[in-house]
Amino acid sequence: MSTRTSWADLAANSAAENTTAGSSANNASVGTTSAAPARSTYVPPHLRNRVPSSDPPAPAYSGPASSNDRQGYGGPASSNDRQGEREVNPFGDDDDTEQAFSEQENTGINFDAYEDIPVETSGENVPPPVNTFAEIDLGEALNQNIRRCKYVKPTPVQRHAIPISLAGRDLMACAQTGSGKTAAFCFPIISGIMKMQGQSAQRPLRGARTVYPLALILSPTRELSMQIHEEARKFSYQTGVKVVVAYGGAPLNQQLRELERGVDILVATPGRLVDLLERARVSLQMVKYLALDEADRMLDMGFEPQIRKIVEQNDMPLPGARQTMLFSATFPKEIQRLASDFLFNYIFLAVGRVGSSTDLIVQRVEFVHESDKRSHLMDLLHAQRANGVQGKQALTLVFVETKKGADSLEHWLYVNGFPSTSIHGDRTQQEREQALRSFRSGNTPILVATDVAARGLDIPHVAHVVNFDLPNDIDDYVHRIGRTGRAGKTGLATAFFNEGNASLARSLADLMQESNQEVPAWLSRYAVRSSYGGRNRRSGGGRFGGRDFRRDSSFSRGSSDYYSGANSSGGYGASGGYGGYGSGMTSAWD
Ligand SMILES: Nc1ncnc2c1ncn2[C@@H]1O[C@H](COP(=O)(O)OP(=O)(O)OP(=O)(O)O)[C@@H](O)[C@H]1O
Repeated sequence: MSTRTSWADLAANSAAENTTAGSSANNASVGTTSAAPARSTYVPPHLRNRVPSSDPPAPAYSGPASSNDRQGYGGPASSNDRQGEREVNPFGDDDDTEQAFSEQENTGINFDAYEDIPVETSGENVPPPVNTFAEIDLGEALNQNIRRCKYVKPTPVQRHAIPISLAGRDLMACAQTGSGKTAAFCFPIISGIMKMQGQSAQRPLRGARTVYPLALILSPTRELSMQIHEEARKFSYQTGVKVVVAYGGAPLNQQLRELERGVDILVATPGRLVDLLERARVSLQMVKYLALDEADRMLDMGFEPQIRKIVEQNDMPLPGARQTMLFSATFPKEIQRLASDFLFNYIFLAVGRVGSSTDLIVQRVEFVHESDKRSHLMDLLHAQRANGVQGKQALTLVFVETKKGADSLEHWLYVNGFPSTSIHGDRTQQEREQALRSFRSGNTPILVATDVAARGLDIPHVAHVVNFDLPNDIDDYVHRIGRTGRAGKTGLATAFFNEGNASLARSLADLMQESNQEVPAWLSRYAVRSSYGGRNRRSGGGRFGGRDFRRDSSFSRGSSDYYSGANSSGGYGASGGYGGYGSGMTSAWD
């Protein structure tokens, strides 16, 4: 079947809609400290010598003096001695006036697209949602940053998750890709740490160089950790809250130096964090907030041992003594069950169907034999070019299964006149970062990627995601296509399907149907023939409702305290759900 014309038109429309999306990241790091701190009142390194801001000064730290100014510090913010070191403005709007960021709203967002999304919460005493940021007491400095980000109103997941977290409750939250989960977990953390400012919470003296973050945000890939760090830095600008990132593949010493300057929120990948814990450079003893982004991925077979090591076998406070937040767009029941070990009396929040894709993404599936894939891709790209959508405003992300496959397809595209780059686990970290920069900027508007780029990355102007090789797991498909159609904008996803993907047929057809997509008759026939096998069961269920695994009657732990009560604000019916889950690693993850 050929969909070239309509496909190209869709990409063109999507590109046009995407022109207002996002802002580029600013990677600058904090400058060096020049003056020595006073000994009598301990001031965290990153707050020494700060230029006074327009915000009211945070209360001075009232804890005891430290004998070693490299240890973790007690309170996050202090107004003392703020000359000299200026916090780099992550917004790049250095005239710093309210006008600079209030003039323009984040108008590209189609909030109506979210209005009728069903929402369900379960758990005890669920705090009610809010409709505006103004209704929530996040603190003036954070509110100002929200305005700088041009976030006019909270997205549905933010409306529900932020009040739940501010009430101190643990949370397992499932919401569609691109729906603003990062801010949903960052805002309560930053706001909570701001409220701790001035409390004399002395951080213990363990090793001279040990630091004691108050919050830990874990994510599965280096690039996603970098992105969360950039976002969190924007949200915490001029709040006195210091965010540091640590991930593998980058020089350890640089990250250690950054940590030594002080850290409130540590964003990390599990491997590098384990390394830092083993070197006793980080202690988790003071952690009040633990957030796992892409939580189902973090708890599947690949990462679970490392996560358990970090959360259960170090000095992190127990569930109940810390606040834990788990976020993802997909949450298989088996993973929910595992995750409950990390949570205390938590609230389950589902915005939309667990594991569903957003209606904002137009999904196409084309039957393409293995040997025809390259020429078919070429046809798509030529059509896209002919419609004038190749270029900065129409980025195309092509997913393949293996690292070798990525290299070879990238080379082939290049030879055939399509500027492209690639990202996968065999490339050096420098190459990976360079590839992403080049793609984001539109210099190479085609990025060939393995699943290392499947989750979380928020790249403006991705108009088209091509599943050159379909993944084995429907949840991976959901995350991959979620690189387009973000924050209310539309996008296009094309998948090449052949006999080799038969086991995915049913879950793919179901997913497309749920998202109001046209399911080709031939795919429906494949779907009838194939049955759900292991990994291809849908994340949480086919119909809305009943996705909190605690509501599953087959779940029994000999205790009634796992589930009590449910609130459904979406008005959808009772349980659906395919139940089981078999997790697995895809070959391309690092
Ligand atoms: N309230 C808001 N108003 C406008 N834009 C927002 C708002 N909240 C978040 N965004 C923007 O929406 C985009 C997607 O947000 P984010 O990356 O947090 O999505 P996500 O739900 O984590 O997606 P994924 O599941 O792919 O990780 C970002 O560009 C972010 O800046």
